[in-house]
Amino acid sequence: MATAPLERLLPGDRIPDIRLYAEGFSRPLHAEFAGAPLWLVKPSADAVAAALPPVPAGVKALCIGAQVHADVPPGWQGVRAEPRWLDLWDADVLWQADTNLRLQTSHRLPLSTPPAVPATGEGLDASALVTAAPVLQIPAVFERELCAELIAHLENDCGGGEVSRVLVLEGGEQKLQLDPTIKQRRESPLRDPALEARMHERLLRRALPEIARVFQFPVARRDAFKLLAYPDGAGYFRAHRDNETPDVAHRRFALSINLNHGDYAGGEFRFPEFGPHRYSPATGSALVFSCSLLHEVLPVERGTRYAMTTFLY
Ligand SMILES: O=C(O)CCC(=O)C(=O)O
Ligand SMILES: [Fe+2]
Repeated sequence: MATAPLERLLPGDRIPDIRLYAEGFSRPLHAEFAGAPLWLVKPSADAVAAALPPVPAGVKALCIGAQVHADVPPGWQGVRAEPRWLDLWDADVLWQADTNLRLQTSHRLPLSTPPAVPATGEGLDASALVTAAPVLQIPAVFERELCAELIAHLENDCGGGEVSRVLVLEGGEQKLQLDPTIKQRRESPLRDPALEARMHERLLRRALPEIARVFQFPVARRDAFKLLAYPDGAGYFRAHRDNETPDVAHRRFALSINLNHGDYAGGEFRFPEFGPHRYSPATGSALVFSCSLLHEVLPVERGTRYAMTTFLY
């Protein structure tokens, strides 16, 4: 089904994605600004940009234009974008969008008092809000004994794994680099084919039928299994999507299994586009979600979180 042309945005519409630019900055709107309430203004003049209202804590605020408005109050970020997208917005209006970048309300500038920050989905539906993320939890995909064997395998046979790296594009070339602003953890592929075959069999009989039923998606392949360790003080994965770079664009669903729930504190999943809920499945249970969803693993504060992950397509 083709997407309807968006001549004007209405409350409930998700803001179409666009690349935003500023000095030393070039990022897609959806990659950079989802997951927090968004305020957006297209000022008709620099004077309007300079007099924008204060930005409440936790809100991201974009001042858009054909040129970057450099003189903006603290909290506002001046960016430029392509004209066709800029044409969607009336000038001198404060647009408010929720954490999933759905438009909620607008206020004409100047304002005598700054507006409140509506909750995710507020103003779009009068009924009680359900803000849980569209994730699937499948209990007991791995038995507890298998989980314990996987932890021992990572620590004993895989040397504890390697410090996780992230792929970056540098001058058109892809490189793996350490980047503690994005993630910190240890990880390893499996080094025991028999163990891997048991894991694969558990997915086939317990996870894939449920994924086919709930998401109507017939999984044909998966990436290699990865064992993960998030130690306290040095274990987290900041908000990201799993299919953003060309090398991982084929991924459809992420599957993660906690191996030692209860032995650590923190380390929960969050899906900030959908609200503040935290997800921490029991040992052996799987969490399955679309790779297009923004998600993060919160810092581990005590103990070590062990997990197994793969991507399905
Ligand atoms: O820690 C996990 O279970 C998976 C973390 C994650 O989001 C990823 O590896 O892409
Ligand atoms: Fe991820």
